[in-house]
Amino acid sequence: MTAAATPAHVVIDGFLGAARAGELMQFALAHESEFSQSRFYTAERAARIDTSVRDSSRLLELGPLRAAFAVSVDLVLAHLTRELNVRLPSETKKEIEMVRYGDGGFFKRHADAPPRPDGHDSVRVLTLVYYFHALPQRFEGGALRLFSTDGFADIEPAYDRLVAFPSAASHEVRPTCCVSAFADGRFSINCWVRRMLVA
Ligand SMILES: O=C(O)CCC(=O)C(=O)O
Ligand SMILES: [Fe+2]
Repeated sequence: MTAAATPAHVVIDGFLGAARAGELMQFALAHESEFSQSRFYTAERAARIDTSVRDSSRLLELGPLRAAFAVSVDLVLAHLTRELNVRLPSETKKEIEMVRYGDGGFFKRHADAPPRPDGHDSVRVLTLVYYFHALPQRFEGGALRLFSTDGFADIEPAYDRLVAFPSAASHEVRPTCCVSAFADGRFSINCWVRRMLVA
């Protein structure tokens, strides 16, 4: 493996701006007790918690911030699909969650989209990850590593940064180190744009 090859991805810095990044952070802090251990899906699409594969926590209920985030995504979606050479039908669904990686948090190499239809009515096509955290930053590591056939690229989880890549692409979250306080973690919003399957 070399770091020379760059898998397809798009980075947008300053995606929401400091005011909205701060709002997300406030929301995370106000809902700390509602975060629960993240799951991941096995090849059989069983939702599983296994902290040797993925160690992070998630918040599914984002109140009004969910719709606001979806609107911001819609503003850049055409740009992202063009840059990534991904085709989306007019009807799509968005799956959105907030995630926190604490000290030692990581997510081992995986792809977000299953290689074949799996009984769901839609499939993940595009993965978008938006990064934010408390200021000043008190965690280290936590890079997103995107793999291609002959290498990888590491994307830093920089403040107010959006990264987008095809959901079928192989990737991982490198280990995060931070002091133990909840507020000191690596925070993100995951947004998957899903394509409906025709019955
Ligand atoms: O947080 C990231 O950088 C990526 C997260 C991820 O791969 C996932 O939740 O499926
Ligand atoms: Fe992922």
